[in-house]
Amino acid sequence: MLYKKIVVKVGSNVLTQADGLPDLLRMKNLVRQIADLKKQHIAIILVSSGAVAFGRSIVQASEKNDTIAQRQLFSSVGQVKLMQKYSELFAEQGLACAQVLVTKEDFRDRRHYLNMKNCLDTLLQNNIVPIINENDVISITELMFTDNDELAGLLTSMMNVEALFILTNVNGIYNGNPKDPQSQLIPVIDNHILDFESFISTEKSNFGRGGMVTKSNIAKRVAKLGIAVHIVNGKTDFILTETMQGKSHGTFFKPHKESSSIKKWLAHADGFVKGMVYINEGAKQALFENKANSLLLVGITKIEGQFDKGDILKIVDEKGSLLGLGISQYDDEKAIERMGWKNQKPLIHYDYLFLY
Ligand SMILES: Nc1ncnc2c1ncn2[C@@H]1O[C@H](COP(=O)(O)OP(=O)(O)O)[C@@H](O)[C@H]1O
Ligand SMILES: N[C@@H](CCC(=O)OP(=O)(O)O)C(=O)O
Repeated sequence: MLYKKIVVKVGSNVLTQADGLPDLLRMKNLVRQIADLKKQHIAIILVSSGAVAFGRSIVQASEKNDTIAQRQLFSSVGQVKLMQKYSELFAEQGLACAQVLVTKEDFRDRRHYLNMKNCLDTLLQNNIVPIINENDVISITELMFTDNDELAGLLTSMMNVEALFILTNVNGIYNGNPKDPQSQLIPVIDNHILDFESFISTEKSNFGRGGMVTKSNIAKRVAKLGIAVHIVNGKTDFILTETMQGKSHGTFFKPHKESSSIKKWLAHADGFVKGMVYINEGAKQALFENKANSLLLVGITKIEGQFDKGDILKIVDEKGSLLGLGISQYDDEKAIERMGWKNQKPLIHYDYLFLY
């Protein structure tokens, strides 16, 4: 087996048929694959979408309900059905599963984050399959994840797994529209393939939320932290077990050098930024050299926002392009006062810096 500990994310479209009804045979095959891997002592965390799609197959929303209310209605009804099915299917395999519903807020501070990590570790230690979904009922507008691919990326970084499997309804990332017969699958993405994003359109499938754009952004970020990512077709029987056995399927994002757990957390902390620092060209070059450089006050040209020591800052270049995130060693007043000064403690120490 390629890995000992993995996160598997299943998209809504994998679990539903073209007519929108739950695809129970697909779920059965997925659960069977997870059970087979568990028998071989692989730790698995499942991130499953499908609540809204399942809910839609059970109830109809009143015309009075706006989009948010409809999502709340469908997800709250559908989540029960989704979990009922998972629970039955895992029981047939002699396994128990657990429901963990999370919101973006649960990843906000490091203590909260560690509490969630401990809960998932406990489930894994007890041989239970954690099934995670966003708590759609209370996650609204800016509190929402872009989609479950973002949530899966966060959990992947948090749980020290070796790989993330994104199961979707296409074979992987194509160098064009996947429906176009001329398009070809990109089997491997590493440092040398930089422009693959130009192929990705914002098109998504019937029930998908973020499409391939979030999948590839998340995959890139996760691979940068030293974790492998496989985007494969979840509609194909035994795709997970076969890929785990080393068979080549889908698009594989080659992992870079492994990062520390604090950097893994920072990589996904963009929702919790308190301030923004603009850096000059020299500082940008220093950060992106292959050395472990901290961000010094001498290279900073502008600071925005109110923040305390320990808060997360967004680092941008002079044009405002996002470069990374880091934890500040100063509050905003001190940082502004010493901006441009030499021989000071760094604004962001390398150990608390994540560059995109
Ligand atoms: N270059 C590309 N290669 C593959 N799929 C793409 C590409 N560009 C856009 N897509 C779209 O992304 C969709 C998968 O994302 P999404 O609909 O969110 O699925 P899921 O429900 O699995 O999260 C595909 O069905 C396809 O329509
Ligand atoms: N929490 C939602 C998932 C929405 C979502 O991200 O869907 P998808 O793009 O299919 O993974 C649900 O369960 O319906």
